[in-house]
Amino acid sequence: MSLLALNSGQALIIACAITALMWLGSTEVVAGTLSIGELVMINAYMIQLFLPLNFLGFVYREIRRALTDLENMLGLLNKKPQITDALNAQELNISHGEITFNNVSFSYDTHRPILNNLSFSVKAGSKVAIVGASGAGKSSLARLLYRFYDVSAGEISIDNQAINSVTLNSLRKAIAIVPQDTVLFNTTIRENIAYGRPSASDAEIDEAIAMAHLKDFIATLDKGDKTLVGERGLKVSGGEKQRIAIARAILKKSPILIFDEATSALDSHSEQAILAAMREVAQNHTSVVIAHRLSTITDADNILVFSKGELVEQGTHAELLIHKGQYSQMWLLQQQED
Ligand SMILES: Nc1ncnc2c1ncn2[C@@H]1O[C@H](COP(=O)(O)OP(=O)(O)OP(=O)(O)O)[C@@H](O)[C@H]1O
Repeated sequence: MSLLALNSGQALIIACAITALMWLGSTEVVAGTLSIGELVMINAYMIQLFLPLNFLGFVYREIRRALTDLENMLGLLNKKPQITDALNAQELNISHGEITFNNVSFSYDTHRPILNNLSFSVKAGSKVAIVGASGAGKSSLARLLYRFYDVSAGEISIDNQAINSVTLNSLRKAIAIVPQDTVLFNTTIRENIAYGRPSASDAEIDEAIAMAHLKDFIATLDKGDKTLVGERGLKVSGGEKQRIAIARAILKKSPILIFDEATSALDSHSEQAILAAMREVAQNHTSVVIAHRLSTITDADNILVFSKGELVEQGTHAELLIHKGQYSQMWLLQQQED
């Protein structure tokens, strides 16, 4: 048996054996067959042997833990993604950036439909807002567009190319998302932003930082943009995290932008500044803005109102107010709250 294979139970057995030996040794001293010096020597040898053995127990535990982590990691790496490229998938060729949903239905599990027979299009270069009650299926739309999931029926296309017939890589390159829950890596603010486009130059990263109104915040930090954000960004506030995500999306320079509640954690002042930046970035881009606060999307070219997975109204802010449907009710409620 290798010494490395010792566990804490075996170490205890060895400790008991040493104690028993010491007891035997002391009886030998009493009997006069062993000198006190020899007993002390045996004791010193035992301690020298026992201390490293004790350490081996710690090493053994660490090795076992590392092996378990390794096993989990390899298991994850071996997992086959359900969403993959079609056999003859082509690169997505973006000419204008027009998005079309054609009779799209979707459910995460078969018992509960999330989106029902949706048809609409987002014109190239326009800003479309998606609004509706919580759970209406707004974020699910963005997930479908990015192909985190495939539709259950119907088709989504960009510039007349069905998204499930193009490569995932080219599709995801064409879309930048500012998600509801931004995932930050436990590294610096700058590296987290650069993740949007690792090949970006320093000047481009600085420009994205300025556009996302992160400069003032970064100036307050001792290490500036080299400050570590902590595991999943726990050392930055929700609003700061959103601005990092916006900078990341700006840097990606994709023709299609999706903002999923991108300013929900910001105070009104920062929100106005970011909205102005978003408007600037969105120029000449197709942008889809998912929002709860209707005051942030009144300038949208088209507003899609969702309810229980269905598109119930669409139009500009002014048109929807005249229509006096769900949108105008939500608008009145939010105005009263404000
Ligand atoms: N991964 C998932 N697995 C199963 N059900 C899900 C999953 N993600 C979302 N759902 C369900 O799908 C429905 C629509 O969720 P979605 O996130 O699209 O709503 P939403 O309109 O964006 O809501 P909110 O405004 O609160 O973000 C919800 O009822 C939700 O519980």
